Amino acid sequence: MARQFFVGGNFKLNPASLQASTSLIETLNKADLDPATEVVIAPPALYVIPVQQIVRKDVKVAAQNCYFKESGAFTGEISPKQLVDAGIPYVILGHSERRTLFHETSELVATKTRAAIDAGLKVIFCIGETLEQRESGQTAAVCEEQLKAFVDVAKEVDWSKIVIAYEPVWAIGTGKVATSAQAQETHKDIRAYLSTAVSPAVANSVQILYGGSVTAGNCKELAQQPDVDGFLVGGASLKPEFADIINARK
Ligand SMILES: O=C[C@H](O)COP(=O)(O)O
Repeated sequence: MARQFFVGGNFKLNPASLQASTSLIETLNKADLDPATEVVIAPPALYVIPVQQIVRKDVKVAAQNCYFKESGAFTGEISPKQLVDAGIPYVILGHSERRTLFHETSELVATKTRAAIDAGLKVIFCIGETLEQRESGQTAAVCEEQLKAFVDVAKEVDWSKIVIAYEPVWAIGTGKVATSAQAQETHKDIRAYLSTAVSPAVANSVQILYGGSVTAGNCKELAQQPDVDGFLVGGASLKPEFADIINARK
C-alpha cells in the first residue's frame, strides 16, 4: 500500500501576533495545494484554536506539545484530552528543541506519545541525531534509542496514529539540509529497526518525514527518495514557498 505524502508546518514560536498568524493562514488558504498531500500546521499553543477556525478544511491543525496527564496541578501544560476537546487532531512530540532546551527525555516523550494516542490524537513523533553523533557514526543508534523508548510502551498501540519525523539536529534552522542520500539511508534504517522491533507491516506503512532546512529549492529531490514520505518544515512554513513544498510531488 502506498504511503500518503505528508507535509507538516511547525511554526514554532512564530509569528509574534495573532494578526500575523491570520495573514499567514490567509496566504495558505489561497494557495493551490496538491490534494494528494496531507497537510498539517502547528501554530503556537495560544493560536491553535483561532487558526483552526479560519484555516481551509483540507489543512489540519496540530499542537506543538502536550503533557501526559489529563488534568490537575500542572501549571503551563496542555492535556491531550483538552486538545481532543478543542477538535485538534494532531500533536508534535519529541521535537529536538523540546528534548534539548526543555530537557525532555526519550522516556518522557514516549509517555506523552502513549497518552496522546490513548486520548485520540495523532502524533508527529520527532527523532534525530546531533552533528557529533552523526560524525561518530551513531545516527542509526540514536534514532533507535529514541524510538525504542516508545516501542517499549507501545503495546497494542495503533501505529496508524503515528507519523515519524526524522530531523537531524544539525540541519534544523541551519540551512544545512541533509543530502537526499543521507535522508534516504536513515529513513531506511528506521524502517529496518521498526520491522524487527514492531512488525514488517508497521515498518512498511508508517510515514517517515524528513525535517531540517527543507525549502522549495531542495524538496523535490528529497521527495523522490523511496523512504521519504514528506516533510516537517520549520522556517519555510512561514513563507509562501510552503505551498511549493506541499506540492513537491505534484
Ligand atoms: O520542525 C521543524 C524542524 O525543526 C525544521 O526546522 P527548519 O525547517 O527551520 O530547519
